[in-house]
This record gives sequence, structure tokens and C-alpha cells, in this order.
Amino acid sequence: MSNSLLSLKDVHANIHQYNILHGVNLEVPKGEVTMLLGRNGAGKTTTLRTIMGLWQAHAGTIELAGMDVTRQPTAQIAKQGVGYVPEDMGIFSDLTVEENMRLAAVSAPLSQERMDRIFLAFPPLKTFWHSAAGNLSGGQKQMLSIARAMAEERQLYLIDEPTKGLAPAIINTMAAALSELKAKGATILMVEQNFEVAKYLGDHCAVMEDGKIIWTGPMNELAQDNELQERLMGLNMEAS
Ligand SMILES: Nc1ncnc2c1ncn2[C@@H]1O[C@H](COP(=O)(O)OP(=O)(O)OP(=O)(O)O)[C@@H](O)[C@H]1O
Repeated sequence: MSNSLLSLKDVHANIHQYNILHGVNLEVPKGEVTMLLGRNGAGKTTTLRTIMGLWQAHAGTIELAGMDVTRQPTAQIAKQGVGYVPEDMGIFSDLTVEENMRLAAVSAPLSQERMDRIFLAFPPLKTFWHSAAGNLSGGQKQMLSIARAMAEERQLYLIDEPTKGLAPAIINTMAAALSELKAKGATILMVEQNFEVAKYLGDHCAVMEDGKIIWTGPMNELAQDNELQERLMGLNMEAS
């Protein structure tokens, strides 16, 4: 795909002695949202961590904006404009919301304009600006985790299950904030188990199984095909 910002070609990765990724091929188009879906243990988190350099690809290539970033150190990949929102949120519980945000802005101090944009998306962060992050609710912690990725200009966001364990009302807030980010032209690769959220935000979709991508296509194609969903992911969407 010619407009790919991120491109994985035949990526293999091990975790300790286990071979987890068995040749991942994935194209992430610029300015669009790609959903990485699949059953538990399929390798979705491992794929994001390998892109971020947190696990090493032992074969294959990872290109970001045409540059080979395979096996670069994580700090170097972050410096090239990749914001990562890990599943465990990666926030510092003992620090305040403000300190968490200021630490996330590595290449330039957090501007007022950026802070205003973040407060608009996530009002509780303004309310609890001087509170310890550890005291935030689960949903507020997730907001802080995404806000940290937004603390700088990014060319790519890697977001791992941002709605996991959240109450429906908070899921809506989260989806609205991510939709704003999308409307600003962000390129996002996101793991999401909530199929409603995946349908709402996704332009493209890649489905993983056993360390490989087994299906790629437009999100609406998968969303409209119950049989395909069930075959690829064991989903039964009759209820939704
Ligand atoms: N630190 C680890 N040590 C050993 N095996 C691991 C480790 N982390 C992940 N794995 C294994 O790698 C495989 C892929 O895990 P991964 O977390 O990437 O899957 P996933 O698709 O994100 O799953 P989920 O939807 O459950 O989060 C699984 O079999 C998992 O048990």
C-alpha cells in the first residue's frame, strides 16, 4: 500500500524461548485508524510491543515513514514520533497528573494549546491536575495514559485496549476522544476487544491468529459480515 506510514514485513519475534510472532505482514495507512483484532493470545500486544522495540524482531522488517526501525531502541522509536499507550497504561502512580503529563513531553515543554486540547477531550484530568495519578479511577487513568501519548506531536499512535474494563459511559467518553484524535488526521494502530468501538473508530482492520495476520480489509466489510466475524474471531454479533 503506497500510503502506508507503518509497514511490517514477515516479522518474527520471540518472547524468551517462545516463538510468538510467525511472520506478521501489516500495512498501516497514514491518517487512518487500523484495528488489530483477534482472539486472546493471538499476538496483538506482542505486535505493538515489537513495533515499539520492547520485544526484538529476530527476522523481518519494520518501516516507519520509509525508514527501517527494526531493532532500534525504544527511546529512538519514540523520538521518531511514535506514541505508545500500553495495556497496563504505563503511568506513574506516585506522581501527580501534571507531573505525569510533563514527563511525557520529552522533546518540548507541554504547551498551553496542547494542554487545552487534552483538557477538552478529558475534563477529569483538569479537575485532578494536582492529584496523585494512583488515586484516579480506572477510566481516568486510561484517559491520562492516552493524554500522555498526546503530550507531543506524534506521527503514529499505538494504543492497546483503551476501553478494557471500563464502564459503558466511560467507554463512550474514550471513544469520543479517540474519534477527535482521528478527526485531526492521526494515524492510529489500535488493539480493541470491544467490537462496537472497533466498528465506530476503525477504517481498516487486521485480524490476527497464532502470531500471524489472517485477514485484512475495510472495517465495514468485517462489521457487515457476521459469518466472517464468527469464523475469524469467534464473535457472535447477533446481540449487538
Ligand atoms: N512475558 C511473556 N512470557 C511468555 N509468553 C508470553 C509473554 N507475553 C505474552 N506471551 C504469550 O504470547 C502470546 C501472545 O500474547 P499477546 O499478549 O501478544 O496476545 P494478545 O493477542 O494481545 O492477547 P489478549 O487479547 O489476551 O491481550 C500468548 O500465547 C502469550 O501467552
